Amino acid sequence: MKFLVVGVGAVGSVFLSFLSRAGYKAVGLVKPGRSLSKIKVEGIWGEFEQEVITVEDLSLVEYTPDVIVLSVKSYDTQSALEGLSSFVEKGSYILIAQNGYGNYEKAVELFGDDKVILSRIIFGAKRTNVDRVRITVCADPVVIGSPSGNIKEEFLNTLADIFSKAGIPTRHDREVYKYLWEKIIYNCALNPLGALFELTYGQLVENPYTREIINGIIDEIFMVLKAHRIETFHTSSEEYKRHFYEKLVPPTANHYPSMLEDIKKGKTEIDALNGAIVELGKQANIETPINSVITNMVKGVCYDKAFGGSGRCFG
Ligand SMILES: NC(=O)C1=CN([C@@H]2O[C@H](COP(=O)(O)OP(=O)(O)OC[C@H]3O[C@@H](n4cnc5c(N)ncnc54)[C@H](OP(=O)(O)O)[C@@H]3O)[C@@H](O)[C@H]2O)C=CC1
Ligand SMILES: CC(C)(CO)C(=O)C(=O)O
Repeated sequence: MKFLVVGVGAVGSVFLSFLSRAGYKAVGLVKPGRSLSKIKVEGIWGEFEQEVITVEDLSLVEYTPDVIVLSVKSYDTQSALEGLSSFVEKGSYILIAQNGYGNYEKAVELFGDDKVILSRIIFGAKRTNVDRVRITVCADPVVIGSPSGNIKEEFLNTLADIFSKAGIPTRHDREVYKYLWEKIIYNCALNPLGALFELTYGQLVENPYTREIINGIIDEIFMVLKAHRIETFHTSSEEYKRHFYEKLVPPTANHYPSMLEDIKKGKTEIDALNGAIVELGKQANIETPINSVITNMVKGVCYDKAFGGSGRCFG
């Protein structure tokens, strides 16, 4: 199987380095001037240095990839997808390797649900240098699947097996969207607050005031999901909160959200997280005041940064 990784940042570096080490044809698409010849991997899945191939333009990819791993931030999804249609027309699948709501929808709108594989990634990867990535945590294997059922299960099982044998624990599950939504709720509850307060996930839930905000975020999300008939593995906000506090937060309690680094650069995926909840709420005439305030606070910090501010909420 042949791969193209679009976006060789933290997550993309993991896929490119592990697939290259396993001997698969894999090329990374990077922005101009950002080419790499090797990636140093550190962290919980071992340490190794892997030679990699990157290109700065899609025209330099000399084969049709079977799978294109899309691992850009959500705010770059649309522009990254637009260059991929010639590959998809020749048979490539797109694998959405991102957080948040809307990335899969954008890809399906462009290419159809028989060409887009969805994933839920809940390992943590941090770029410690342009050619170095540290895998910091893994709360569960990667889950991949086709929400529509329009991609052959045999292919998805083979792909999951390739990733697992390459060193990225992965399994196929048709319920992949439920897994992604469970993560979307988790990211909505933690990432913006962790970024605005510069606190870890564990500190946020120990603090009674931020914990109350977290509870309100989750309550609003479940009202919106119910209105849109979007299912998760939990039928109520209260049931999800028990799972969240008991199972999801502890393995990542010392984690700062990737959103913290983003807002210092004046960038954010908030529109694929709490902002998406606000938009879905508006479509269903549901008020989401807490998610709205959180979204505007993050955007306010990014706006400030864009105009010379500190990119920090508290100066
Ligand atoms: N990091 C993590 O631990 C986890 C991340 N995720 C999710 O995975 C996704 C990727 O995150 P992450 O890897 O951390 O993000 P990064 O910012 O580290 O990596 C994205 C990379 O893609 C590059 N890029 C953007 N647009 C293009 C393009 N059109 N062509 C080529 N390269 C491009 C970016 O360049 P530039 O920086 O110059 O814009 C950047 O180097 C996000 O949705 C994130 O939320 C999910 C689970 C864990
Ligand atoms: C905690 C972690 C790394 C797990 O995926 C996460 O959700 C994120 O920062 O995107």
